[in-house]
Amino acid sequence: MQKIAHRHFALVPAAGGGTRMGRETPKQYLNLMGEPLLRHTLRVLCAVPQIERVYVVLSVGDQTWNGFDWSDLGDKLKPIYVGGPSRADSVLNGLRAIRPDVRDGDWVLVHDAARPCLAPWHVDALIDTLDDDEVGGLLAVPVADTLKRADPQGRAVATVPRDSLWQAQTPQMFRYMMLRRALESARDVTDEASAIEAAGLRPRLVRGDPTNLKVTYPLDLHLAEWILKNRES
Ligand SMILES: Nc1ccn([C@@H]2O[C@H](COP(=O)(O)OP(=O)(O)OP(=O)(O)O)[C@@H](O)[C@H]2O)c(=O)n1
Ligand SMILES: C[C@](O)(CO)[C@H](O)COP(=O)(O)O
Repeated sequence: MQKIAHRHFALVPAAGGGTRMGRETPKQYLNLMGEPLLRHTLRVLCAVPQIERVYVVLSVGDQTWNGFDWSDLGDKLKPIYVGGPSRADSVLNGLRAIRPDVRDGDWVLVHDAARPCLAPWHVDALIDTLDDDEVGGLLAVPVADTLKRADPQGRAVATVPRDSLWQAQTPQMFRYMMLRRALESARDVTDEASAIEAAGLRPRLVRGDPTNLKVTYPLDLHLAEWILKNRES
């Protein structure tokens, strides 16, 4: 029997307000080594040969995107102005918007705009591991520290076993329709894998590394710069 080739698409939620950064400019547009943080993220995704198109989910009223020239990233890049109030809303709105281009079984790699240190080898590991997987999965890193549960006074009440705990990263790679249905049923989630889990499936954890950090707080921007400057390509 002939195997159906499933294509790969990237969907990049970039419609957040960046409140924890405490800056007026949303973090996707903050300066990182002379260019908007988002450009680092998109450059890597656009250069992955298997990825056919990179959709960037922007806020409905985004007026910043058009102020930059993105043409050097090639014609895979497509902004869509459908961001929602939460990350999950932005992703789901994005999935709905790209429907005309994408088939049910195609892979969608959802990647935070705010993870600018994504490296080509992270994406390769994810795609290579998951391409024949029934469910899909995500990059993640095993928890390295001892974990404490706190009481409201900030005192440790218990040590939580960390043996099987992982920190979720992105990209998270799932088939288009499976992901869309899962998000439509479980809207209050912080990542795609949670929605898939809520649907009773078990996403594969693909080991990444901590350099694929999410820029959340001001210090993270400095860490991201250090990582990019010191990375051997
Ligand atoms: N309504 C939202 C919220 C978040 N995101 C995106 O989801 C990613 C991860 O979210 P997070 O780090 O929480 O970003 P912000 O929501 O911007 O930050 P904060 O929670 O501090 O406001 C980011 O690329 C962000 O732009 C989005 O597209 N739409
Ligand atoms: C999806 C995510 O990057 C996994 O770590 C993360 O959950 C998104 O950030 P948020 O702060 O939870 O919105």
